[in-house]
Amino acid sequence: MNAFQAPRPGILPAQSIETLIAAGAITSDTPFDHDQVQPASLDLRLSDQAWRVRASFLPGRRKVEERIADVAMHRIEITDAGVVLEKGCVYIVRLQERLNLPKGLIARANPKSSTGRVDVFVRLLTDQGASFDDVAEGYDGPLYMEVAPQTFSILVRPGTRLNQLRLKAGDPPKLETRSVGVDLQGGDIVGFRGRRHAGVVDLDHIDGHDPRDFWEPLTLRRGELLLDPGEFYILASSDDVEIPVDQAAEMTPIDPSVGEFRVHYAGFFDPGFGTDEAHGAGSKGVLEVRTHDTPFLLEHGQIVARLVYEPLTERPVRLYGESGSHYQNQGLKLSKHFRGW
Ligand SMILES: Nc1ccn([C@H]2C[C@H](O)[C@@H](COP(=O)(O)OP(=O)(O)OP(=O)(O)O)O2)c(=O)n1
Repeated sequence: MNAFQAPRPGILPAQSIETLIAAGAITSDTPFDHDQVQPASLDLRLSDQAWRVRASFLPGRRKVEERIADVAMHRIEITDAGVVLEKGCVYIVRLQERLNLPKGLIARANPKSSTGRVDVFVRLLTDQGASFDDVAEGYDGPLYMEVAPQTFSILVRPGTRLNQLRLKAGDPPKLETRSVGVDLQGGDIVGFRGRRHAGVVDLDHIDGHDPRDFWEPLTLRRGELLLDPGEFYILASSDDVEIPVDQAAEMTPIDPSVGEFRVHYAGFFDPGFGTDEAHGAGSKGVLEVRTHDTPFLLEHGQIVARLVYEPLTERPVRLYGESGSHYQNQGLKLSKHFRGW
């Protein structure tokens, strides 16, 4: 495929991603999983090739594997039995998918919501890529991911999905920006703090972990929460979040100059999330929050992030929540790896 024609500038819906796969613009080492194409994104899967590296890097004018040779400490084979990626360490993993992007399309990756909720920092790398997570128009090459677990060590296998790719045609307008405040009055438990020295989170084991082994519940008396530097918190948005069926949104951190705290992971909100049409009315957004240098007193309703809405090129054939989704209708919700509290 040489050039991609879209009805209007925007993020590509599932059916266009399937067209790209059929045309060979997106290929993979192994057949695609039946649920890999999401309403407006493609989940990316780990291959069996990984490296423990000394430090994070951008490839500059070189290929990622050439740079890995400079920083690799150890080559790791990810086996079907699973490999533990340790917290506090940095890894590079080659992904199974590969791109040959036609003209008129760029792509951008971000962590899956489940990855952010277990505090695993991930970023996409491309050969000669000038920045993390962005894929340039016409990119023809492999994809890699930097993985840096922060709070918990994780168990992964070939095929584990930690991030997702959105494809974008043209230069779509930003339709709207909404502030997202934090809910500190929602119920007896207003949030969770990650336990230090907890066990390993098996990222392929849905509902497979007792949340009490990994999280401390937060109960508050005055609608205030003191964030401890270096600790990781899961909180919920004060308002419901609703994404129209022909739009998607990205959650971005607010300007750090208004506070020391920040939402830690750029999150992607699918078309239909929180809508009546997809049986999701009343869904909250989940916020992963940290403060870095100083303790910070967070108040109920305080703005911690913004949601930036963008159009899709057309309505997707399926909406978030119509099948196999874990976070439609959510309130305060840990990642899908944990059973209910
Ligand atoms: N900070 C964030 C980011 C996302 N979401 C919600 C909106 C998304 O539409 C939904 C699912 O996001 P992902 O597809 O990234 O999540 P997963 O792939 O991990 O979950 P699922 O298995 O449900 O697709 O989670 C959220 O509540 N808070």
